[in-house]
Amino acid sequence: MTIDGVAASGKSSVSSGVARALGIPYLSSGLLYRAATLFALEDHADLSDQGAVLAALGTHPVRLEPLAEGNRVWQNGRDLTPELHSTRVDHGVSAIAVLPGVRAWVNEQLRQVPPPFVAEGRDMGTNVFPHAGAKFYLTASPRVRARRRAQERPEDVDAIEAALIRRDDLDRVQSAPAADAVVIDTGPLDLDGVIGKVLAGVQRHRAGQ
Ligand SMILES: Nc1ncnc2c1ncn2[C@@H]1O[C@H](COP(=O)(O)OP(=O)(O)OP(=O)(O)O)[C@@H](O)[C@H]1O
Ligand SMILES: Nc1ccn([C@@H]2O[C@H](COP(=O)(O)O)[C@@H](O)[C@H]2O)c(=O)n1
Repeated sequence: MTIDGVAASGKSSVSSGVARALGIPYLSSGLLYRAATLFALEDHADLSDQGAVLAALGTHPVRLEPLAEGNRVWQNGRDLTPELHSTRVDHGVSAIAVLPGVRAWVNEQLRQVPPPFVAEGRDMGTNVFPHAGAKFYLTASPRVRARRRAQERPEDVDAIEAALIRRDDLDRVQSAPAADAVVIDTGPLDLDGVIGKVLAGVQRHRAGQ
């Protein structure tokens, strides 16, 4: 199954809850784009230069650890995960994500994972796993998402909201919902409410309704 959606709409929190309920892993595609961005920044690569970015990726083998309680990304013995949600990675990641070679690098790693799993990101239901059984797409207004994120980071809500709107805009091409996705506005729902809706959708899908 796939869970796509806009930035900070709850994809990883919801995927983790759903994965735990179903006893399967989830895959965070966004973490791999973030790892690619971190490597490019550390190598001082021009983020719009695909050759330079792919050269940086070639020297940094990574492994996505798809734990249901939260994915981690490893570079040999180094756990990159705590560095992947920094403001500098947030700021650069959309530039990296438009590069076709980087998208192929991410997708190849995702497609090596044996199913079943919950795959979350932007284009899981459209491009990467178009034949997935059940598909969901999470939305919420930029203000709601910024307020939620402000509880995780010592930043001003207005600044977070502006950055989310910018990232949504830069990610627009790969972020269209699949035609067969169930769209969920998470604004009026708490986390358990969204997880419950997704699990109910999975049940309906399994029952063929
Ligand atoms: N329905 C909800 N109600 C309240 N808080 C929520 C809800 N969904 C998610 N959150 C909170 O919003 C924040 C963002 O959620 P999360 O990190 O899962 O989003 P994301 O879509 O994976 O983000 P990103 O696109 O930046 O990787 C987290 O603090 C999470 O706990
Ligand atoms: N399927 C995807 C997933 C992510 N991206 C890009 O990565 C950025 C970070 O993703 P989060 O899920 O952690 O927000 C996102 O802003 C996109 O630029 C993508 O292109 N496709």
